[in-house]
Amino acid sequence: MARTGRAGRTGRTGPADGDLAIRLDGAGRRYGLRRPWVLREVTLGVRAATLTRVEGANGTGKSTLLRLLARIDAPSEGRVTGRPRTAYVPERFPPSLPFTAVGYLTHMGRVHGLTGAAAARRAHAWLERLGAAGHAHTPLPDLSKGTSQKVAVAQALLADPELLVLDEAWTGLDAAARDILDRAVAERVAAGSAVAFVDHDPHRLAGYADVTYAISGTRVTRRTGEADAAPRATGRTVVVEVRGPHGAELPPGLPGTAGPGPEPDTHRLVVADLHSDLVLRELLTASPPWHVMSVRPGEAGDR
Ligand SMILES: Nc1ncnc2c1ncn2[C@@H]1O[C@H](COP(=O)(O)OP(=O)(O)OP(=O)(O)O)[C@@H](O)[C@H]1O
Repeated sequence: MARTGRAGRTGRTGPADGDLAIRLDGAGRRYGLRRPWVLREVTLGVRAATLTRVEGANGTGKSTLLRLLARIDAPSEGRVTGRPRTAYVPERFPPSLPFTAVGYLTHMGRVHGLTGAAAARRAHAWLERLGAAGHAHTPLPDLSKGTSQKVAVAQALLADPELLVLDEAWTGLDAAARDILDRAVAERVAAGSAVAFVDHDPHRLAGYADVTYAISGTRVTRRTGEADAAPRATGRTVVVEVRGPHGAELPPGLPGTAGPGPEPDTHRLVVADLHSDLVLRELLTASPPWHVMSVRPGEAGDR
C-alpha cells in the first residue's frame, strides 16, 4: 500500500509520530541452553500510532517475537526497552479460570487500572460489541472456543492499551467479530497505540500495515513492501476491493471511483495514491466495518 507520509493518516492522534512504544536490541531467544536459537540479533522498534505485521512460515518464531514485544517472555540475549501499557491476545486462551466471562473481564479491567464500575461497564460493552453479551454470566470453562476467543479479545481491548499484541487473534471468531476486531485495530492505531499482529490470512488488514517484518531462519527482516519498497508518485492510483455487509452502500463521500467487484456485495474502488490511506481508514472504521479483500497498484486500464 502506498504511503503518503504521516500527514496522510488523517485522524491519527496520540503520541507524536516517531514515538517508540517498545524496542528490541540484539534480542535472541532459545528455549533452553542446549536448544537451538529460534531468533537471534533482532533489532527493531515498534512505534506508536502504527500497525506492524509479522510474517513467517509455521514454527519460525512469530509467536516468540510477539511474546518478546508483549514482555510476556524475556529474551535469552539482548535487550528490550520501553514499558507501554500492553495487552496481548494469545493464540490459545486458557479458559479454565474460575470466573464468568464478565467477572474475568471486570477483574482484568481492574488489573489494568480501571475502577470496578468502569471495568464492568467496559466488559459488558465489549461483550456486546463482539456479539457475546448472551454469555456474560457463563463460566469461562463452559464457553465455546469462539466465545472464549471473544473474551480474550475483549480483555485486550477494554483498557485502551498503548501496545496491542495480537497472535492469530482472529482465529475462531465468527465473521462479524473478525470485522469488529479489524475495526478495533484501526481505532487503536488512530488513537495513537501501537498494534503488532500475526495472522495466517495474508489479506488480514490488507494494505493497512505500516511495517511488515518477515522471519526466516533465526533472522527478522523488515519487508515494508507496502510503504517503502515501491514508492509511487502522486497521480498514480490504487485499486481496493472490499466486501460490505449484504446490500450495504459504500460510506458516502469516499474519494475516487467505485464500481461492482468480482463477487456479490463486493466493490472495486480506484482511488488516487494520495487518498488511499484515508479510504482504507474510512472503510475499516465504518459501522459496520468493511472487509478489505485486496489492495494493489492501479494500472493504465483501471478507472
Ligand atoms: N515454550 C516453548 N518451549 C520450547 N520450545 C518452544 C516454546 N515456544 C516455542 N517453542 C519453539 O520455538 C519455535 C518457534 O515457535 P513459535 O510458536 O514462536 O513459532 P510460530 O512461527 O509462531 O509458529 P506457528 O506458525 O506454528 O504459530 C518452534 O520450534 C517451537 O517449537
